[in-house]
Amino acid sequence: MVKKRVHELAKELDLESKELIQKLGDMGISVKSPLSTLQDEEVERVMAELKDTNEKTSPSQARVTAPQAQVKTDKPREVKNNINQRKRSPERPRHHHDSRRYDRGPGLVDRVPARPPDRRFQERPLKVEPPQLPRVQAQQQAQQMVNKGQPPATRRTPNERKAQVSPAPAEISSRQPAKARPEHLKVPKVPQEVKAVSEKVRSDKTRGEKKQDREHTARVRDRKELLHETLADRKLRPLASQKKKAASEEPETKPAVEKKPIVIGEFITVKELAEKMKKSPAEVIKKLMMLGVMATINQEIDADTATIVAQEFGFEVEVKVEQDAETLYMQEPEDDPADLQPRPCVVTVMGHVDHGKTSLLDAIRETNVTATEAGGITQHIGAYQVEHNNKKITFLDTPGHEAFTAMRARGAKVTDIAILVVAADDGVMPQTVEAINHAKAAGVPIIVAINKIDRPDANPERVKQQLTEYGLVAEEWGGDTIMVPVSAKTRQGLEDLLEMILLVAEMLELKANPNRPARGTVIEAELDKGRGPVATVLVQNGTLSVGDNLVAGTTWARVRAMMDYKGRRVKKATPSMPVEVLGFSEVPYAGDQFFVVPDEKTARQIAEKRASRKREEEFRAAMPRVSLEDLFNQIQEGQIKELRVIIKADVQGSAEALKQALERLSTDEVKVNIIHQGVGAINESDIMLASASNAIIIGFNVRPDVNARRVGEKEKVDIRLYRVIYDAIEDVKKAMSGLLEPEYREVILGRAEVRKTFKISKVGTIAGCYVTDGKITRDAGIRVIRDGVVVYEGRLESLKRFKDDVREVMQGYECGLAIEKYNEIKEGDIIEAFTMEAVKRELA
Ligand SMILES: Nc1nc2c(ncn2[C@@H]2O[C@H](COP(=O)(O)OP(=O)(O)OP(=O)(O)O)[C@@H](O)[C@H]2O)c(=O)[nH]1
Repeated sequence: MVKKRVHELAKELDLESKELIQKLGDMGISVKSPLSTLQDEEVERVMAELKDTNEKTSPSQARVTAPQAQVKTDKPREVKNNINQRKRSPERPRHHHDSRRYDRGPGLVDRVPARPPDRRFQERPLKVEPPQLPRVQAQQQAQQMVNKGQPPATRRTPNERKAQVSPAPAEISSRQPAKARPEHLKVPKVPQEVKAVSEKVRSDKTRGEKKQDREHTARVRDRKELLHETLADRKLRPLASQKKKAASEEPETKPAVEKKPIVIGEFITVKELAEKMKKSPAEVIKKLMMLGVMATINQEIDADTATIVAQEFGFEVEVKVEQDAETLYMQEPEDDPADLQPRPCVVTVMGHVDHGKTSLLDAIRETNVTATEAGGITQHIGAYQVEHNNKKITFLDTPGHEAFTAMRARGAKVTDIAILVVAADDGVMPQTVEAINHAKAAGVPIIVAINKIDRPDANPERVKQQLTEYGLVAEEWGGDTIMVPVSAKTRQGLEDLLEMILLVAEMLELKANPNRPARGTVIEAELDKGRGPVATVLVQNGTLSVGDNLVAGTTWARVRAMMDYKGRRVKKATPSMPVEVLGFSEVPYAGDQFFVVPDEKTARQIAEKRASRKREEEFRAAMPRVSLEDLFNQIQEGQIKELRVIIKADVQGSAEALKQALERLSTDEVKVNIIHQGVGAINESDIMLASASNAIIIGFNVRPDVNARRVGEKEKVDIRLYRVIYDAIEDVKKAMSGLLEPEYREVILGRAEVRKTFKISKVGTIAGCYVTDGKITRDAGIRVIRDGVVVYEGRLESLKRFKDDVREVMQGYECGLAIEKYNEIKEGDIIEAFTMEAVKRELA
């Protein structure tokens, strides 16, 4: 006799596979998954058991089953309620199922993404069904049934099951008022400008804020402890506590206003803090001094210090950290489990080229895309839904796992189940393995579709065998991977495949809250000549409506129109529904995640801010910065085919000579391209040019000015300074052949400006200088720079402050100096002090 699989028996008995598994467990029959087989006697036992149960409840059962035809069409909710009541029955030992479920070794359920083991069965009885009837009405009906004495139904008819299916989007929309948007779908209004969270929002602080609050409180506590230690040291603590005591003894003398919390930002000036507390700045400064903090009236103190001071004055403090609109709306709201409703699963088809992904999808949705595709290659991705057994399945037609992973790399997690298509005649191929790894990395359950079984050379067993090497072991071989033999051509096995998808989906218990602003992912997007930017998006949570404003990546949209996968206009898109959206400002990218915001202005602002941030990042990270030290590696890695150089020299002749010498260094591998040459100091515009064109700068007898140095450091531009042309050429040559091994690097210590010169006989010229930045040290190397050009390089003869010899002079001080063997120093010259620092050599 033929053995029966659990799901087949469940079907015969009009039970969900899960319910049957539960029942079997109660009877002590252990099964792994809906695909497990049952022995004949086990089947008989189940039948007998169910018969028993039916008989026990027969008198009233008859009443329930007889008018089923009526029940299923008219009052699905009543039946459902009964089922729920039955499930809630206390005599069902839940823990028993749990332990069995998890101790049983590998089974289908074990692949369900991690969730607390005891939640699944706990939650189920509490499951709130789609709002087929208003809740109150449903409760009344349930109550009526109880009053009538109808016992809970023990079995379900197919139509009762239907009652559990989530309502079609159209149904939902028809149930909602046509114009007025439900209150819960409205996004709370938030002032436009980037602003502190208003007091009103205080009550429903976001998690991030709460965390910040906690951290702030902890910091204040630490700081307080520290300060109090300081106070104790200074014997000031008694004073502070005495004051506090005095304050607590006569609270009524305090003005009522002190009880009101004061609101501050991350920083506040002493003056502002005083004003907020209606105290004089002197009092605040005094208090700060007592706490060991010296601050002037206009000085900013941080929130932690301000909190301590305010508390000393008896004020509560509330720190409001600026939170911009983007952060506010990007945060995914937490859903109340009661608001969650089942959603269709989202399926991605993957597999090796030509194994039949497109054909399979075609066969499933009964159209034929392959014929219209150039060369039969999948050229774009789409998404569509099919319905099987009254349940929807969303298919993403990706051209393979690359797109799937590209999306994942962008943070988009859209797929619930991966279908791995393997041609039965071809077997496991390189891209099959890649697809397996990509799906596994994403933690997505895999169902294998062994395709092309109509082919005479098809060998499904070989495919199963090959797949075991990659950890996919078929159910019938004792593993936990569902493998369905199919033929996209003859449509054989397609029903089974869909059945299995629904089975896995059922185990995943996919849910979403349709009653909140939508968020989801852009699946594909293009610029349509007639319609402008068009994007196919997948709604993953909430409901997207025409007229909604959304942000997707760096673009935004006011949803002008939406089309479902069949091209029909729709007004709303519910969870797991793919729709084409019109109204984008620009074409978004596939993988961009979108979220709805309250108005167009906010959408535009967030998108523009993101776009400018992205431009900045791109500008910085456009290319790896070229540098002589790393040049050889970059050439080797093929990152650089051309060494771009900017030359700045003291005279035109030197610049030209350097240019020609460097250009002659060009090889087949890398060409030296002088993109700019000029005379004079290296300035900011040279740096910007180098940064934008990924060039290095060679300075010959010139220096970068202060701005250029600062920007150069920020932009990480390699600036090389030489006083001998030969050295410059040698360095570039060595760098190109990987032989450049810098041993010393120049470190600029500081600069001084020559304000006055004195000629003293027998001593030479003394320069009266003012140190503008850093420091000048006695033993440093020095350069004399005139109009950005190095006129002399040498050492100091003497360095004095007034009449005393000193070792160094810091920024902001004056000094007198004389330079060894150089008396041509002039007013306005810049003296640069530098040292040579040894560069650590890294071991190869
Ligand atoms: N005999 C037979 N041929 C099939 C079956 N499924 C697909 N084919 C053929 O296999 C070839 C490749 O099918 P596609 O659906 O384009 O394969 P694909 O995996 O989508 O390929 P790419 O889009 O290039 O990645 C086509 O010529 C199909 O007609 C099948 O079940 N049986």
